[in-house]
Amino acid sequence: MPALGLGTWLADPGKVHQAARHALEAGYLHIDCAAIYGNEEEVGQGIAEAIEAGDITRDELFVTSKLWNDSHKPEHVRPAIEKTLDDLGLEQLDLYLIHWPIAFRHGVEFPQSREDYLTLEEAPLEETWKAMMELKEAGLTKHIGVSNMGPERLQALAEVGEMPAVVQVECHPHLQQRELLDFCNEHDILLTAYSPLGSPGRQHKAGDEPPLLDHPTITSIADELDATSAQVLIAWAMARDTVVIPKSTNPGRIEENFGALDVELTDEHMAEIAKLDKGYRYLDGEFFADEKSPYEASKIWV
Ligand SMILES: NC(=O)C1=CN([C@@H]2O[C@H](COP(=O)(O)OP(=O)(O)OC[C@H]3O[C@@H](n4cnc5c(N)ncnc54)[C@H](OP(=O)(O)O)[C@@H]3O)[C@@H](O)[C@H]2O)C=CC1
Ligand SMILES: O=C1CO[C@H](CO)[C@@H](O)[C@@H]1O
Repeated sequence: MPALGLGTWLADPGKVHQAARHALEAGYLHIDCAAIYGNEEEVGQGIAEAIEAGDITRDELFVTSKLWNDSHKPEHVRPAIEKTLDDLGLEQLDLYLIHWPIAFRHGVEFPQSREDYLTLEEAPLEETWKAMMELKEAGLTKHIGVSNMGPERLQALAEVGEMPAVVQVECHPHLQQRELLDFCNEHDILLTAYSPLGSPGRQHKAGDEPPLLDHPTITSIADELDATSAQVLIAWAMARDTVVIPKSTNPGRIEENFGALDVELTDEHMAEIAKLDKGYRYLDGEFFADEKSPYEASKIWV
């Protein structure tokens, strides 16, 4: 799996087509998508044009997508991947993830009331996982994995079949995910780090915290290496052997982020950044764990 990919959340459909096209021209080999991002058709156009132009072949490219929370019932899993494949214009995904360990009634994008949710007893993750394994057997995706889950859930899924190949979670210097990363290393699972730049669009979640991109430890390492803060954050993720998927629709920043592949951090830099861990989430589960939800935010990532 290529260590650096392009994120596409909040990548406006009007911009993401060119962003995907530009990223593949610039050398990216990996795109992170999801049905809920509402832009897979446009990402697919960018991919098709890049292949057509000879910038990349389908075999060189790694495409991930995610099963949304309203399609956890086994009978909804295959139609969901088929819609994603159709939108992306692909015959097979490289990786398909269960997006959250949370289920909604079919057709609900974002719940408005308690009735829009299904509990984990009503839609057990293990049943969804068995349906994901069938997608792999049917050749609709090469690999399967999960997102927003921790060791307890990974282990429970392994017990009904195979261990997820990948777990995608929020991960950056303020949320270093050491326990999960140790578990992944022990079980041969790849960890993909989302919101690696501290999801600047969600800075309002951080109160008075300075943006991660402006943290003095990060900016001083960037100055020393003649790199940018974003490049240091991306290089840090890759130096830990995690996969990293910064989002941008800006051509200059897409290239800047790709330049992180040439940034090498020293052991001293890694030790300095290690001190920034504070278990801080920009995606705190508020989407699905408010007063109307049967889910508790603290139990999402177990
Ligand atoms: N599995 C899950 O539940 C989740 C998965 N994800 C995935 O991870 C990806 C990345 O996470 P995301 O939360 O989007 O946040 P990121 O940490 O990747 O930050 C993206 C933001 O940073 C800006 N940005 C990008 N590059 C730079 C740069 N070099 N300098 C300054 N600003 C920059 C972007 O703006 P601009 O576009 O204008 O450059 C955008 O506003 C998502 O797009 C999605 O694919 C994210 C959240 C949850
Ligand atoms: O990947 C993600 C970003 O978008 C979604 C909401 O629109 C989140 O739920 C999810 O974690």
